Formats: sequence, structure tokens, C-alpha cells
Amino acid sequence: MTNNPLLETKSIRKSFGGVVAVRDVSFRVSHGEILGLIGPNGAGKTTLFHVIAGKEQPTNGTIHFKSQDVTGLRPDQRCHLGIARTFQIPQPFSQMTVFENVMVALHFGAGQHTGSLEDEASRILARVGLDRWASEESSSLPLGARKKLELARALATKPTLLLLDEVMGGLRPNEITEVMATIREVRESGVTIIMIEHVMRAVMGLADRIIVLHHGELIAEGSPAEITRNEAVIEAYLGGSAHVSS
Ligand SMILES: Nc1ncnc2c1ncn2[C@@H]1O[C@H](COP(=O)(O)OP(=O)(O)OP(=O)(O)O)[C@@H](O)[C@H]1O
Repeated sequence: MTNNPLLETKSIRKSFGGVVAVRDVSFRVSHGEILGLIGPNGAGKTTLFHVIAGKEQPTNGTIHFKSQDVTGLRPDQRCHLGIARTFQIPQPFSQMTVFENVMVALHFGAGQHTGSLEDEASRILARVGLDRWASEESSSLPLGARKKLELARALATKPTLLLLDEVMGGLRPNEITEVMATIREVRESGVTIIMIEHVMRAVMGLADRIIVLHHGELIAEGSPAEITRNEAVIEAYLGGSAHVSS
């Protein structure tokens, strides 16, 4: 642990024409933390991830990672520095097998490898519970396995910071419990995590701290218990279709 945050966003704004998707959002993430990022549909969560990962340039504001200003860097450069992400809709190389997908990510990432890449790919697949799917073509996977493959590919790049965009979405209750255990293990291995999640059981059970976006603005920040009681958060959610509950 150091006192410097691992990630710091300062006044991030992202506009698409007249739509302000993210409005002057500043927050910090400490080393080893699991930060939950929640908010109703259209709140700006995925756009904020795009800006942190480099897929979108902010209209204003800066991003520092490991005390370095990474605002102008491309996604691949940020990945090599240690930022990895998953996508809400899994995006594997569909004609490749599960194993090959992980091998590509291992080649691409900047991590140090102790043994062979093949052994490492097998270890990562076992870690996310995908070992029995290793030789399947990724296009043939059911949703739960595709979500796990997203996680495996992100882990294979050896991130310091892992951005998880709704990894639980569409999973069955037993799969959610499994993936929660994997995420805990990943954090214990020293990876810092920011997770966008609509499955409240998962985010309330995993996050040390939660930040809440609504109409692009950061409206609340606190522990899961504080967020559950926060009036502004309850109002934001009751205005939509979801409920905040642990
Ligand atoms: N490329 C784009 N062009 C125009 N508007 C966009 C673009 N991307 C996002 N938006 C708009 O920005 C706002 C925030 O969208 P975003 O996908 O970031 O929300 P979200 O919180 O991730 O939502 P969800 O929980 O439904 O995934 C929405 O109004 C959306 O329509």
C-alpha cells in the first residue's frame, strides 16, 4: 500500500454533441480496493470506463494512473501500464477457442511470465472455472461462460487495475456466487478493481466503497451500508425501475 491513489480522475467530462454523459467526475481508487460504480441506466458508467481505459477521450479533465498522466494514451498503451477491462457484451475472438483467446491476451499483455504461456493460460482458465471449455470455439459458449472468458482475457494481460463492466449480468444465481468468489481471489492476489454492477447482491457483497452516478454526475460516495441509506441514491433509483438493497 502507498498513500498515492492507484487511479485518480479529475473533473472528467464527456459530451456527445449536446449530451453530457459524464459531468465533471472526480474520484480516487486506492491500491487493493474494490470500488463499486453504480447508477441507473444511462447514468454514464460505461462512458466513464471508456474514458479511463482510453476508448474515448474526455472532453475535459485528466486521468492519473500510478501517478502518471495517462489522459492522452491509447487503450493498448494503458493496458501495457496495467489497466484491463471487460465489456458488458463479451467481445472474444469468436472463431478462436477459449484457450486461444487467453493465449492472445497473454501475448498482448505486459506481464512477466514465470512458466510457459500455455501453463499460464490453463491456470487462468481454471481460476475462472472455464477449464472444461478450453478447446471449445468461443462463439459456441453460453452467456455465463462468455462472461467468464471476458474476465479470463482481462486477467491474462496481468492488470494492476481491472475494470469490470457488468460481469454478473445474465448469470444464474449460482454463477454469480462463483464469480464473486473469483473476484475476491483476484483482489487478494493484489489487483485493484472497479466494478460496474446492477446485481446489488454482488456489488454490496464485494465493494469496499461505492460511488454513484446519476445523469453523469457523481451524487454519492460511501460504504455499501451508507449508500443503501443515502437519500439521493434512493431517489435516483426510485425514479427508475431498480431498488437499492443489499
Ligand atoms: N457514443 C455515444 N454517442 C452519443 N451518446 C452516447 C454515446 N455513448 C453514450 N451515450 C449517451 O450517454 C449517456 C450515458 O450512457 P452510458 O452507456 O455511459 O450509461 P450507463 O450508466 O453505462 O448505462 P447502462 O447501465 O444502461 O449500461 C446515455 O444518455 C447514452 O445515450
